[in-house]
Amino acid sequence: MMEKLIIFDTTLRDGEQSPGATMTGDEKVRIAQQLERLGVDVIEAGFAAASVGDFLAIQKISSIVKNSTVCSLSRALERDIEKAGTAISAAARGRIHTFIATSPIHMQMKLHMTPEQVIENAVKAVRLAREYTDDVEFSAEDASRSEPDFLARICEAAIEAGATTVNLPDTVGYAIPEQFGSFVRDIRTRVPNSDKAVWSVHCHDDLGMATANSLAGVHIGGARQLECTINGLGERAGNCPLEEAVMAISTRSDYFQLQCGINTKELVPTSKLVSTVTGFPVQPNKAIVGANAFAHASGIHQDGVIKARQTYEIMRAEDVGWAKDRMVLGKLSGRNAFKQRIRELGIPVTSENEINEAFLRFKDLADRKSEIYDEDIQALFAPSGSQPLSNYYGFVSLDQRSETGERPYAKVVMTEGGGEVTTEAFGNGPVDSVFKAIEAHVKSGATLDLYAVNAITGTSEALGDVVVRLSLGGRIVNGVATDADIIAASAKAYIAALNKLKTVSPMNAQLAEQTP
Ligand SMILES: CC(=O)SCCNC(=O)CCNC(=O)[C@H](O)C(C)(C)COP(=O)(O)OP(=O)(O)OC[C@H]1O[C@@H](n2cnc3c(N)ncnc32)[C@H](O)[C@@H]1OP(=O)(O)O
Ligand SMILES: CC(C)C(=O)C(=O)O
Ligand SMILES: [Mg+2]
Repeated sequence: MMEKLIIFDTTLRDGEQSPGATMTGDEKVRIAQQLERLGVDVIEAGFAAASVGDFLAIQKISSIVKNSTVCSLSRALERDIEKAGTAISAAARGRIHTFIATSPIHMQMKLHMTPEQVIENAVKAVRLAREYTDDVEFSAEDASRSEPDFLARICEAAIEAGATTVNLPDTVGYAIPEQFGSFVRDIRTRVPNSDKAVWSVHCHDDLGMATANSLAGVHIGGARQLECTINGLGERAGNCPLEEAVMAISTRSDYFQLQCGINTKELVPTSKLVSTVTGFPVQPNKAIVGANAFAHASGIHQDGVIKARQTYEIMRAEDVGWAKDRMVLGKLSGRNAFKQRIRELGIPVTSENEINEAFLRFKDLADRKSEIYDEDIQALFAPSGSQPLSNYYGFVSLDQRSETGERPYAKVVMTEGGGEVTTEAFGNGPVDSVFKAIEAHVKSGATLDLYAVNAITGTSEALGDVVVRLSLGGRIVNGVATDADIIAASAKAYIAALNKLKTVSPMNAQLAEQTP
């Protein structure tokens, strides 16, 4: 029996620290349910003291998720820990993750604390956290730039105070794999009570070494918890991607001699869900979950794969959740193909009845629309509280004209709450004219923060995947749409973002009531 590696997912906390990846409470709940299906051991659901919205999302996730531990981050401060403890109180298994920086740079220049004060705060924080739960994680922020003697002292004190997991983050992605592995091993060896806690690593990707560093922390350092995020989302350049770490551990189990309880077939669906919710496209050559990760384009490779797949494949596409044969969904599709796509998209369905009802809506839509995209399927399952408003605006058709020397013009026909409106405008470019036409009618007042186009396949007939990020009154939303016509995809993505801005979900309504 191989030793277990605990998978701690922080997509909903560190992942959300990625600029522009803010998620609504409902979106966080949906991702948490998918993470539970994926089989992660710990879901870091947020930072309870950061906002009322984050507090409520952690509370809701705690009450829904049963098979994963639900965790909240907190500074080493009484008020943060109280909020974290309250937010996780309903969880079947709840964890408080408290942290304080231990490097000279952070202690002197950010915290303005002496090392002794930092130890004192860490110990107080862990003790207080233990009053709420027996499962307390202590992180020494910026551990990889900390002085080893001091780091060992604070880890020992945290364990003595009741920490059950001790995490050594490479907060700024400064580490080098072999050095980091030895560093983790060295700290563990120096701490006399090290066997009383699980050791953990949390690596950032600033130098592109987050996965390598995490795996070295595990293999050389002896860490038995690995902190990671879906698609490597996270602060700055991101965190160690869960899918890479998990597949390295399982594909090279001969080397690592470890097992993690991840249902790898859920990796692609989870990646797609996170990408759709955040509007961060996955690059085609991304390991495991990129569209090309299992594609063979060159003759010698294709020949090899036809003769024996293992010539060029070290993993099977279907083992990480790619469909063997990808189906195009339309009005002639049956229930099985529909169900498979639901699974691939990571849509949480609870009963056969729910699928049957959605299938009827799907057939109805397919009668009106020649191609059904993943977003259409996802929209069929939008939470009932948000359903009416999430479809408030709809795209009908577009007339866009651009000619050298002329100002681009767009006429957009769209639906609004059931009725149809036609709106038009000139703009500085084709896409700008479309957005201006939509805004000429909607007058949302939103700011366009990001516009990105990603070609899904490699030809000039490629489907364009467009992401539009809008912000309004502190809310940031992403609209994503796909179409063979990138101008139409842009209009649809803009409208999808407007719908999100308009959506008032039950949780967001509660949030609005509680926000002064
Ligand atoms: C490495 C990481 O990923 S750490 C997690 C980072 N994530 C986030 O910061 C997201 C959520 N954060 C927030 O919403 C806000 O920063 C809050 C609510 C936590 C705090 O907001 P504010 O009270 O306005 O403080 P602000 O963010 O400006 O500054 C942070 C303060 O916390 C202090 N602090 C930072 N880390 C810690 C810690 N671990 N323990 C105790 N105090 C800390 C800083 O020294 C600073 O104190 P000061 O105000 O006395 O100078
Ligand atoms: C809060 C800690 C674990 C963190 O995210 C980091 O140090 O990167
Ligand atoms: Mg981090």
